[in-house]
Amino acid sequence: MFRFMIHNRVPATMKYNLNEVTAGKEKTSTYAALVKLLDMISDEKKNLWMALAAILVNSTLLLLGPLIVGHTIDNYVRTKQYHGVLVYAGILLAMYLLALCTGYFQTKLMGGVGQRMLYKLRNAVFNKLQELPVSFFNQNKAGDLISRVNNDTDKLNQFFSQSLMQFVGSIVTMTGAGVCLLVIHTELGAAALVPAVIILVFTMLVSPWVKAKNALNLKSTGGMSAEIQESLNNFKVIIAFNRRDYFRKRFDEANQHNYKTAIGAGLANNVFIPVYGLLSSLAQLIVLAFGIYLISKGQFTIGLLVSYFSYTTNFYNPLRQLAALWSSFQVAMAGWDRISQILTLETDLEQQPAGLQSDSGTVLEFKDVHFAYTPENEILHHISFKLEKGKTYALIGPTGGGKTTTASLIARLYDPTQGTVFLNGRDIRTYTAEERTQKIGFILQEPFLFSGTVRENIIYGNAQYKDFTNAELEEVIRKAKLSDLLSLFETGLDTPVISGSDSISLGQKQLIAFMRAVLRNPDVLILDEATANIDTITEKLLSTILEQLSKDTVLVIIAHRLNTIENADEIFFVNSGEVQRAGTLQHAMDMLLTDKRKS
Ligand SMILES: Nc1ncnc2c1ncn2[C@@H]1O[C@H](COP(=O)(O)OP(=O)(O)OP(=O)(O)O)[C@@H](O)[C@H]1O
Repeated sequence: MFRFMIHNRVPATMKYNLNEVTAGKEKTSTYAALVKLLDMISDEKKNLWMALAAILVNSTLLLLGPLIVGHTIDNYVRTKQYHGVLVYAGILLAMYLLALCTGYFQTKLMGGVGQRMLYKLRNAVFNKLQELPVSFFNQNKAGDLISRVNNDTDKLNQFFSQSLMQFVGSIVTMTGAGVCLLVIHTELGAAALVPAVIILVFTMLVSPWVKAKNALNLKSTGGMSAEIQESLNNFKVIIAFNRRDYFRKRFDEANQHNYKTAIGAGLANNVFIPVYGLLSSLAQLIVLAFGIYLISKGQFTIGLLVSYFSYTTNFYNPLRQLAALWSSFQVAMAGWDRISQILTLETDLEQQPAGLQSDSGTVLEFKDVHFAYTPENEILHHISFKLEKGKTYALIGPTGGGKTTTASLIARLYDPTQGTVFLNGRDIRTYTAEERTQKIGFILQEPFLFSGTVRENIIYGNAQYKDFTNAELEEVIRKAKLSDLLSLFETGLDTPVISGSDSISLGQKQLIAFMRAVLRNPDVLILDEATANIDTITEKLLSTILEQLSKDTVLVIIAHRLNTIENADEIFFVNSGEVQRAGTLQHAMDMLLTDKRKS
């Protein structure tokens, strides 16, 4: 009997492929991206304001310079009052020294802001990765993700620590110089600013192309990193099959693609500099010609023209600098797009506030469950079964039949596309991740261990023992009847483990994963081929330990070797997306044989 409560179905085959997301999704506007980014550094407001104040002082000092020079020429140089010239030269020197100090101050401040932002961004991306479900990692390559965490975040740091304030400073200086140009002589100012309008239009037209070129380059850097990661992970297979050439070729292709996209991005990033240079020279020519004409008409002084020339330089030099900064901004924005793709993803395995309930009284139940990794290929159809307290179940069946998939649904590594999995009568989706992992132990075919010691790997997932001394932990292990397993490790709890290496055998890794899972005293313990790499004597030891497990624990054993499931209370035959009761071991063997003959 099922009572309907609130049924929030989330799409089980959510799109997590970051490279596909990019293709389908509209690009974020630069403004929207910038607002989101500034939001990330909102707690740096004080530093940003101080840096901005320093920039304003700096730009004001730079803008006062030409006025003072013009004033000195017209009032002291032309009248040969050299005392006045010296005084103003001293004032100018003091101003430029002050500008140097404010410049240094803001660089230091922004360097700190950039590094803190990098730190926060990397944390945010990494934390997000921790929240995402297994499907996300199925659909993305680790190398590409590493590149996003390391490389793309650094592009943003470079922009923030090196370019942002130069960017603001350039805009402030430019605006001030532009105002001075127009105030001193409106027509001459307007003429001097015509090339700037052309630059603006050019920049607006070309920027999306520059950003796209940079995005392509970052993507191919991610692809190259994925390639390196894949061959490093599989180096033994590569050497064993002598496929070095194959991987060398694949890497060479990825490297070449990266080289080409880097050239494309470099060209795109440099397109602004010559155009800005040309147009700023044009502006100077206009000022010179028009200015001399005005002097000849008696409407302008030489001193004013010198000041005017300086202001034109003060307007166009920062503009030229902006060309380079604008490219670095486009790189940062392309990096930010790739980072925010991760940050905006949501897990489809969230805890549901309420769900269906079952009063079948079983520990675990599948009720008409369907599952598909991809929408076009359903792996499990109409699966219903119940697992009762204290019993041992075996899942057998041909390779690719769906055993691991069924076990993954029991542990809620995925949600069914249809139907419901119940744990102790409650929709499994209503448990928190902590509650669920406490109740369900899963020993994978290739267990995950991280670098450290046996002790550290056992405590991982058993945090209640983290402050125990070795002697206390050994006592806990003894009570759980696991001492015989621990004694198989030469230096016991202190035996070193190196993740991804062969410092200990696969069988030993499975033993550690086994101790880790059993110590949690789970309601359901799944062993996916967990004894495949263990010798027969240790396997006997394991089965004795399994017999001594808490009377309430449900054991789900996935095995190819039928002798490992002799003592199962019930055997399920999993094939072609169906889970059938196989009855006796003999019947299960017959089903396997018939299936083999058919195929
Ligand atoms: N992450 C995945 N993405 C897409 N398809 C998958 C994924 N994992 C498994 N499959 C597919 O699901 C089907 C069932 O695989 P599953 O691993 O559950 O079989 P199995 O019975 O455990 O096989 P084995 O005995 O070889 O471990 C297979 O066709 C497999 O290709």
